[in-house]
Amino acid sequence: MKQMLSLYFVMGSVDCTKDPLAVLDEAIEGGITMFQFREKGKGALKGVEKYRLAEKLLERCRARNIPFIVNDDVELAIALQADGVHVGQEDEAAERVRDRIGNKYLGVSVHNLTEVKKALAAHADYVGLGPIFPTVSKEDAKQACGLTMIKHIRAHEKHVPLVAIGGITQQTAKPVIEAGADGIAVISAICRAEHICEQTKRLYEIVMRTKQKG
Ligand SMILES: C=C1C=NC(C(F)(F)F)=NC1=N
Ligand SMILES: [Mg+2]
Repeated sequence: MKQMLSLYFVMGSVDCTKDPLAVLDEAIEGGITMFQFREKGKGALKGVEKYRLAEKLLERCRARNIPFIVNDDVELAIALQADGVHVGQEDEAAERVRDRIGNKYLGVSVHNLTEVKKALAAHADYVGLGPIFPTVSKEDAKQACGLTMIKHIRAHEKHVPLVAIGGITQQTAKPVIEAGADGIAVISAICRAEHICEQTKRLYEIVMRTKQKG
């Protein structure tokens, strides 16, 4: 699980300035280790259109053995036979989701140590901690919690697979891993890059080198 979390690309059509399939292809080329389909916000696709896009993105991931996670929409994840689901504190309770998805991956969004413990009690496979820095990708994001929260949680839960999210860029990836995250989850850092494949490679290199240093 910790390996998979290294470079976790989160994306929906709303985040892309060009064809989401092309964006994903380049990101996969650049070395992402996990993908989350997060179709949310103003202008997000719904129903059949959402399903069709998810199917195509899933195919891309399957072809390259990249785990495909669906954000929020448990029905969609089950219908697609996705590799897992990611839910927030305000989504369906993680215990319920775990019952419905069996041993697929279950990720839970957390903002503090209490929520980490709750997620572990619900048998989550990993937690997404954030926003670490102010984010442009989520309208209702909470206050940024900074590197301190990563250190605090890691000090109390040494082994929990933890990916950090929220405003993480090439400049801040290293300190985030050094603070104790097993990986970084990014939206804009990849979606808004001029050259998506090169930018993804850069992020991958930074994360993997920093993780090796231990
Ligand atoms: C709100 C979120 C928090 N964390 C994550 C991830 F980093 F991928 F685990 N994804 C989300 N959609
Ligand atoms: Mg959610």
